[in-house]
Amino acid sequence: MSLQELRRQIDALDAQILDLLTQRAHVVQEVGHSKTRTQTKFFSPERERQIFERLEEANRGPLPPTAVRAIFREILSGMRALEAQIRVAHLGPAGTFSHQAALDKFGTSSELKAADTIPDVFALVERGEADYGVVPVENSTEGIVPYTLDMFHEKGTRLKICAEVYVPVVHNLATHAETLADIQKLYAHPQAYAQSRNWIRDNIGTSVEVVDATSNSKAALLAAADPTSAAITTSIASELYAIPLLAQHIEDSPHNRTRFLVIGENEPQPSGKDKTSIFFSVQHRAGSLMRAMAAFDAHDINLTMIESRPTKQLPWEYVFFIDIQGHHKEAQVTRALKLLEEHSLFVTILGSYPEAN
Ligand SMILES: C=C(O[C@@H]1C=C(C(=O)O)C=C[C@H]1O)C(=O)O
Repeated sequence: MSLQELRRQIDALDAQILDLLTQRAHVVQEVGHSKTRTQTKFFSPERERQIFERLEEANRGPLPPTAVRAIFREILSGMRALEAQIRVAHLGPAGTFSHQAALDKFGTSSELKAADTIPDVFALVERGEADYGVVPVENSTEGIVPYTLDMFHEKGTRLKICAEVYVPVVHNLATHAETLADIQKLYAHPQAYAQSRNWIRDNIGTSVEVVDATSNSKAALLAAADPTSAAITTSIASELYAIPLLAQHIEDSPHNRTRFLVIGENEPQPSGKDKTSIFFSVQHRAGSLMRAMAAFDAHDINLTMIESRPTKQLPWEYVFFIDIQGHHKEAQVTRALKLLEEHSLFVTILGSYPEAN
C-alpha cells in the first residue's frame, strides 16, 4: 500500500477516535451532573484504578502498557476537567519529582499549584485553595520523609490519603555545553548528587566544582544561565528552562523510586485492590507492640510499610505508622483494626485508597 493510502487510513481512524472521545465526553458530563446532584467527589481514584487495570488486561500490543497508560492518563484528565476544574497543590518548585507525581496522577488538564513546603501543600488543601495535594512519603533508597508523616500525628491534619503514586527517580545531566569536558561547574541538589556520585566521578571527573542547589529545578535554572556549567535535573525541568539533556539516566541505582501520597477530603470506596494507612500508639510496656501487631497476623493482613516516629510529647515514646493491604470497609480489615484497637492507646485511620497500578 502506498504511503498516501496508509495516511488516508490513519486520518480516517483519527476521525473515529475523536468521534468516540466526543461520545465519551458526553457520558462523562452526565456523570458530572449526577455527581453534582449527589454531592459526590468528581475525582474517583478507585474507578480510575479499575479503568487502567481493565485496559492493561485488554491491551494486545503493539502499544506497550506504558504508552496506553500515558494516553489514557491524558484522556481521563481532559474528561475530569469537563466535570470540574481540579486544583492540585504539590511540593514545588515546578519541574521537581513532586510536580511529575502530580502530572502522573492528574494529567495536564488539571490546575497545578507549586507550594514551597510540605506543610504549605497541606495548608492549601485545608483552606480549600486546592482540591488535592501531592507530597512525597518515602524513597526506596533513602527511607521515609518525616515531614509528611509528622503532618498527620503532630499537626493533626483532617485530610485523608486518597491515592498514591510511584515515580522512578531518574537523574539527567542538563547543560548548554557541547561536551562533558567543557563542564566546569555542576549545580545539584545534595540528594541528587549523592544518588549520581559514581556517574559524575567516572564521566566528568573529580575536579568539577559542585554547587548545592535547593531543588533539581533550581539547579537547571542556574545552569541555563551559564554554558560552562551543568545541572543534575529532571526532564520536565530541562524542558521548562530550555536547557538540553547531554546525558540521561545518570542515577547510580536503576531501582530508585519515590512514593507520593495524594491528600484531600475524598474517601474512595473499595476498588478491589486497596491499601489502608493508619497510625497508632501502645502502652510503654513489655510486649505491648507485639500484642497489638498480632491483630494483622490473626486476620491474615499483609503489611507493606512500618515506621516509628517519636511522639515529641515524651522522650522515647513512639507512634507507629503502618500501611496494610485491603480497604477498611472490607470485613477482614475491619476485624483486624478492631483487634488492634483493643491492644492500642489509639488507632487513627489515615485513609483507604487504591493501590497504585
Ligand atoms: C466519569 C467519572 O469521573 C472521573 C472521570 C473518569 C473517566 O473519565 O472515566 C473516571 C473517574 C473520575 O475520576 C466517573 O467517576 O466515572
